[in-house]
Order: sequence, then structure tokens, then C-alpha cells
Amino acid sequence: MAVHVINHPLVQHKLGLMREHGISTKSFRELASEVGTLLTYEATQNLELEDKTIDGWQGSELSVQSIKGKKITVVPILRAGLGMLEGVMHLIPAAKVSVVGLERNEETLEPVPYFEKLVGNIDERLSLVIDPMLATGGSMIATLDMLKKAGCTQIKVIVLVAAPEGIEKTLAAHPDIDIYTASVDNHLNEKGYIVPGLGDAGDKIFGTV
Ligand SMILES: O=P(O)(O)OC[C@H]1O[C@H](OP(=O)(O)OP(=O)(O)O)[C@H](O)[C@@H]1O
Ligand SMILES: O=c1cc[nH]c(=O)[nH]1
Ligand SMILES: [Mg+2]
Repeated sequence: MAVHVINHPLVQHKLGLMREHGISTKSFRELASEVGTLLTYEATQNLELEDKTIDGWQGSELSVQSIKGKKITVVPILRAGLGMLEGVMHLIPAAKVSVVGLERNEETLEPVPYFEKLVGNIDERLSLVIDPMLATGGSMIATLDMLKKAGCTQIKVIVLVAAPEGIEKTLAAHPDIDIYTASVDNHLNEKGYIVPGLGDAGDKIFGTV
């Protein structure tokens, strides 16, 4: 459907910090989570509200608004997507979590699936797919294929940084999806890394390099 680049000053400031050479695992992890929270705020802007009546503090009935349905599943793509999970759940703590494991083959850049544990009745839920990086788009397309095969019709994607190549490929395969990101970067390098990007987000979040 569309790409939403969130230019909020807090998002851009935190993303800038994440791009610094030599950033610690602790800082990178904290920032990934914080930007995850801010992007979730934007991605949930059009959740439907309904009226409900409560007993107000003064003793009389009060009409308030409440999110309709409240059925959401967050879908982190292992591993790096876990780095955003806490931040996303901070805003929607009652959401169910569906985990998808994919690892990009470093030679072919093709995603290799290794785990899938989706929540029950996922077809009735809004899925929020989270991953820091949308590079070639292979991992995201494989995840969206998986979710649609399970019956999902309402899906939004939240990534910290996206490459133009990955956005184009993802929207060509799944034109009905909305993508929320802090930045559309310049290009992919010959190894399929986003430039300027963040480097290897999984390694930075888990401290494996
Ligand atoms: O758009 P693509 O070209 O598919 O690349 C993006 C994928 O690569 C990274 O994961 P990686 O495969 O490195 O796994 P990891 O999270 O375990 O490090 C990243 O977190 C995405 O899932
Ligand atoms: O730039 C990239 C591309 C894929 N995976 C990452 O972690 N970073
Ligand atoms: Mg990685």
C-alpha cells in the first residue's frame, strides 16, 4: 500500500546514534527497542476505536473510547527482530507473539527458514512484523508469504532501516502491505548490506561480533 518514513525528531536522533561506528551492544539494543516503540506508535495510528461506557470517578457514567477488537500479534523475525520486541510490546503489552526464524544465506542472500511458531487464530489478528533491516527483501517476503498462507489479511511491517531495492521487491510481491520505517537508505552494497545502514543488526543486538 505505502511506505511511511517516520521523520519524527526523536526517531531520527536515535537512528543517528545507532549509525555510529563502535556503538556498544547495550546502546544499540536499547536504541533498537526505543525506535521500535516510536515506530509502533505511528504504525498503530489507524487502529479502530469504539465507544464504551464506564463508571467515571465522579460516580456517573462516562462514555470513553477503546480500541476495537484488540487482536494483535507481533511477529519478530529471528534473530534481529527480537531486538525490537520489548519496545513494541511496551505499547501493546497484551499482544500475542508469533515467532518466525529466517537466516539469510551470506552467499546467495536467499532467506533460509528454520522456525515458525504462529499464534492461534492468527487469521483474525492484525500482524505487526518487526525486523530492524529490510535489505534485499527476501526475508520479509518469505515472512509475508508464511503469514498469508496462515490466513492473515491484515499485516503491517515495521523496520528500522530499509533499502530502496527491498522496498520495491516487497511491495511488488505484497502490494497490500504498509511499511513503517525510520529511513529509506541509499542502496545495497555488493554483499547485500544496506548503505549507509546499521551494519549487521543481529550481530550488534546479540553481541556476536
Ligand atoms: O532483506 P534481506 O536481504 O532478507 O535481509 C534482511 C535480513 O537479514 C538480517 O537477518 P540475518 O539473516 O542476518 O539473521 P540474524 O537476524 O539472525 O542475524 C535482518 O535482520 C533481516 O532479517
Ligand atoms: O544491512 C544489513 C542487511 C542485512 N542484514 C543486516 O543485519 N544488515
Ligand atoms: Mg544478521
